[in-house]
Amino acid sequence: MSEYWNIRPVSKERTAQIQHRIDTKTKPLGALGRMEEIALQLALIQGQDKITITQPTMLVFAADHGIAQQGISIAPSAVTRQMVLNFLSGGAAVNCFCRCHDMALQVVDAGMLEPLEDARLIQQRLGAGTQDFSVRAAMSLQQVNAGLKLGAELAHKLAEQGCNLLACGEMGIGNTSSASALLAALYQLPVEPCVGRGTGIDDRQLQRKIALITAAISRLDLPLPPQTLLAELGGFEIVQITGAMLGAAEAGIAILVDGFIVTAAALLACQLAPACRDYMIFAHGSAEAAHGRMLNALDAQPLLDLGLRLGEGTGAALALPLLRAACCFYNDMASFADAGVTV
Ligand SMILES: O=C(O)c1ccc[n+]([C@@H]2O[C@H](COP(=O)([O-])O)[C@@H](O)[C@H]2O)c1
Ligand SMILES: Cc1cc2nc[nH]c2cc1C
Repeated sequence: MSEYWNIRPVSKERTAQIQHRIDTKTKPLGALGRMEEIALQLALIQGQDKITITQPTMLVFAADHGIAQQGISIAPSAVTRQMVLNFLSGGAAVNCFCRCHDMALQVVDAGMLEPLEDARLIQQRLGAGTQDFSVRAAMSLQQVNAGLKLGAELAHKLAEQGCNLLACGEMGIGNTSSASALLAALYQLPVEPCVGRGTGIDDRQLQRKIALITAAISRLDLPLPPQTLLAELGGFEIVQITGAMLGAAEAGIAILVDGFIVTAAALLACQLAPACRDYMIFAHGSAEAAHGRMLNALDAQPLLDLGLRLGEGTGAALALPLLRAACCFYNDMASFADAGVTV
């Protein structure tokens, strides 16, 4: 299926030239640390003399999860819809950070329990919430393929409109269970270290969450292909985020990856098309326990470590100024020759 995604690996041909430009700026070698890595990655992705962030966009995908009926979150599924209304009226954390950092925000119904009539909401419903994956497949392969396509089409549309940085966020009560299950199943890891407290569940709920994910994984004959893992254990928002990342990479634009759930989608996107990894910048390390394992699997070092565990895309929105600053120094900072500085 990876050949289905038309993703060009980012050419590394100009690496030495770009690194030389960074190294000859008025600073000790390497002194801008991780900012230098971001500039190099953006310069390789964009392939232009000047690097820019244009029309950065946050897509928040919302969906409901059958597993949420099992009491593995602090909140009921009804909160997914309530928070979507909050996003639409501009009152959630991700709205504040996007406004603060001049980032466009769009909300997608990827499959909440009930439809919501609102012209501002992008309607891409794959169903009315997933099935409870502890007892049966969360969705069908047809739903997975439809969701990947819808996510990818949205990313292509944004890129055509001039967006060159896509961030994805999510809202879905129960979706840390899905993300943990995907991590454990993909790498055939013991379940317990892949599971955390999500919205902040207590010890009893955590044990239940571990047992339910263990039951789900014991239904499966691993290893399984990524689409099948998504069908068995995924969520409608996770599937569409995976598709959106693949679409962004096809369009050749940078992807800013948020926390635990979005990183699970990133893992699946890289399984479906490894070249997708070249386009990904990791915004932050989530306080959700197993996020570090996902980041290690992707060989990724996140930019921020703020103890966030909210999702919505908040970490990605917070990291955007660092990307803009990387463009500024790469484009505008004087070289030793320009400034007559001799070291
Ligand atoms: O992105 C993260 O790192 C993250 C970590 C913990 C929780 N969340 C958010 O919390 C919700 C899922 O938590 P839970 O406990 O319901 O599985 C979902 O709406 C996510 O946006 C998000
Ligand atoms: C209130 C609330 C807000 C959220 N935002 C993302 N996930 C969330 C989960 C809850 C419970």
